[in-house]
Amino acid sequence: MSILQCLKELANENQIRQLDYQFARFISNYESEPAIILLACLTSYQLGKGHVCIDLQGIDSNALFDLNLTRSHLLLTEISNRNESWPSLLANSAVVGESAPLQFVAEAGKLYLQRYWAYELQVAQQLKNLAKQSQQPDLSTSLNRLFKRDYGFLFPILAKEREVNFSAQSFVAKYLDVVKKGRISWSDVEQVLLTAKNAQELHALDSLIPEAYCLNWQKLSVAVAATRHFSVISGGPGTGKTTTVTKLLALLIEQGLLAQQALTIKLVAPTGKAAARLTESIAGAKGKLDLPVSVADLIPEQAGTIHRLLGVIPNRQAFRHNKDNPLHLDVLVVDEASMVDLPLMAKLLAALPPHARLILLGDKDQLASVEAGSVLADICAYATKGYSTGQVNWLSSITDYDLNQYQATDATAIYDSLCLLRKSYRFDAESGIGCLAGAVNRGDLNEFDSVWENQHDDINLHPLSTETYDSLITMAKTGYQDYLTKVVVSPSDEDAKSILRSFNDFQILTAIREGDFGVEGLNQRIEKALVATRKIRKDQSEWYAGRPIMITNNDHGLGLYNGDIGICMQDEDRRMRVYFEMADGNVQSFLPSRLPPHQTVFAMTIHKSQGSEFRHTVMILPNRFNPVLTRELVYTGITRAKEQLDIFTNVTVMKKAIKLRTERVSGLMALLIQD
Ligand SMILES: Nc1ncnc2c1ncn2[C@@H]1O[C@H](COP(=O)(O)OP(=O)(O)OP(=O)(O)O)[C@@H](O)[C@H]1O
Repeated sequence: MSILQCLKELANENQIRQLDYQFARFISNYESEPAIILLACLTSYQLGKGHVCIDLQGIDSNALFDLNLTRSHLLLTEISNRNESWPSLLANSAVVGESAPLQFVAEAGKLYLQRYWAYELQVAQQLKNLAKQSQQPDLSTSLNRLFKRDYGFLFPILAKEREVNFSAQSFVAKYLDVVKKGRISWSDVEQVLLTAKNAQELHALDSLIPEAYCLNWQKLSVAVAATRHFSVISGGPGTGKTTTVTKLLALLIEQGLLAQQALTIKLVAPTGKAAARLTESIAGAKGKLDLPVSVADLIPEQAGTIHRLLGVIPNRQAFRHNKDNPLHLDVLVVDEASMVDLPLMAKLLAALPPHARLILLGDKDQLASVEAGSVLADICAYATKGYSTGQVNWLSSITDYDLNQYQATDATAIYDSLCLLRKSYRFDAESGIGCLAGAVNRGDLNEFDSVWENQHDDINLHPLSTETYDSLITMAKTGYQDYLTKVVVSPSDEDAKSILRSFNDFQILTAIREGDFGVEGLNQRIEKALVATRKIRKDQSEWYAGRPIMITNNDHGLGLYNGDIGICMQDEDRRMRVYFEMADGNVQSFLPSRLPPHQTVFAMTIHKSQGSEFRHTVMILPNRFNPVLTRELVYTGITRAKEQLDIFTNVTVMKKAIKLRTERVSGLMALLIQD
């Protein structure tokens, strides 16, 4: 059998995608060497799994295409010269080389599709160039004003916390970011904290705990991002990414006003849902901060999707804005950057005008993008490495912080552009969700066990069995009750928003699609249970009042994007329509027949939940191990929960997942620090 026949057989058995086989077939028109045809197919197959390229050294001959040993070896028998190394086979190939129309590039031991190689090179080049553009102005006055101690905010928290088990040290460590504990007179601090009758009296802490004993990573992030043309602010849930970027924008606007320069600032996210959440959270952060009205008014609140910003051209991969037609903006903030894949990042960077600043926000530990690449994680590989001596000296001079231990001798401009927010303001030390997320993120199974031993109120672990399946369905019925009781005929925009927000209160997440514990099985069971208890009224039609659906394909014309959630309700003419909150915060409804591909969403996959948060999250992991189960998946699922988390799982399976990290093959990390 020829190599192509073997690959066709694999495609027919669904071991590889038809696309992978067709690509190999296409390459065979230009290259007859079976080894190269096999590598072509493998590159396409790995791209489908999110890898930007294949690592030639890392090819496992015992498990090509994840096949078993026998079948994998059988494939290799089709390659006559298999004793030659992959690189030497590639060296003489007619389809390998850097310039188009050649299909592949072999570089640094990796094999790329030419297009992906070009994307990676361009992203690395542009990020390095942007990172190198920096100034070091004296920002100390502005920073001190933006980050002055807010005793008015602190006093009510103190009044509550000092009622039970109060520890002055933990309190100031948390709220005043104290890092040099040894130098503080704790008896005096305790005296102030225990006896203060109002916020004013807390000012005694100014001299007892000077700034030099503290380290506020949010302040440091603003300093870094305000002075560079590229920066990343990464942090877990509730670490203050939105709060920090709002202060950063205030500072940039203030500087712009001083220079009589009006800044055009754009806020974007990869999905409509994430953009809507950014719109909401920026407005919330602005409301909480004490900013001059002249500055606050200039901070935009409307976020949009990256696709809309770039300008989609129907039926084309290219966007309206590109290198030759750059975007009209001075500052671009991209939220949920972990969801941005390599091709989209390349197109966004290409369309950025040369003078613009780019600020990426996101959680580097979350699942990588659905499509190829792990751009944010690759950049953030350097986030804990430290800063250059110049950067440390300058940051210390404007913040008073002692940053000597954060000095890295090999630091490049990329290191100096990264900021990691390390403290969650949403979850305190007693919160189970925060502790569990931390244990999973560190892959520490002992810590994972002790989180459960500590019996936190906000997390519950349920075994996965037929009996617990029923309690899961009951939990869903109760969880979805609230929004269902609000469903009305002809909802006003406010009604629709309130119903959509109530729907966001509770969500079932699962790791897989098929089977009883997959999205499809769960959706059917929950729908049935809601019909049986008359929470929904459903006839033969799949459309009923209260049906929640999720869009699964972008429709730029309608402004609906993969991941957007809508609720079906009757309009004034008793026709079913599906109501959505759009990226700009407005409500729009559509006839079901007009919608792009969608599915019922009483349960959704953890992948689809990225960019969303729910008050009460229920996460289900399957009974048997499955390759989709990784640390990033479990961490992403856990961190969707804001207040309550129930996990249905087999603990052995969950622990195995926590030990498995997603490693996407790419060359970006190395390119970012190359001169
Ligand atoms: N320095 C701080 N001191 C006290 N509270 C803070 C601080 N920074 C942020 N918060 C509060 O913590 C909460 C989370 O902040 P924010 O929304 O900025 O975080 P985030 O990282 O953007 O969250 P998400 O995980 O939702 O993306 C908000 O209620 C915010 O007001």
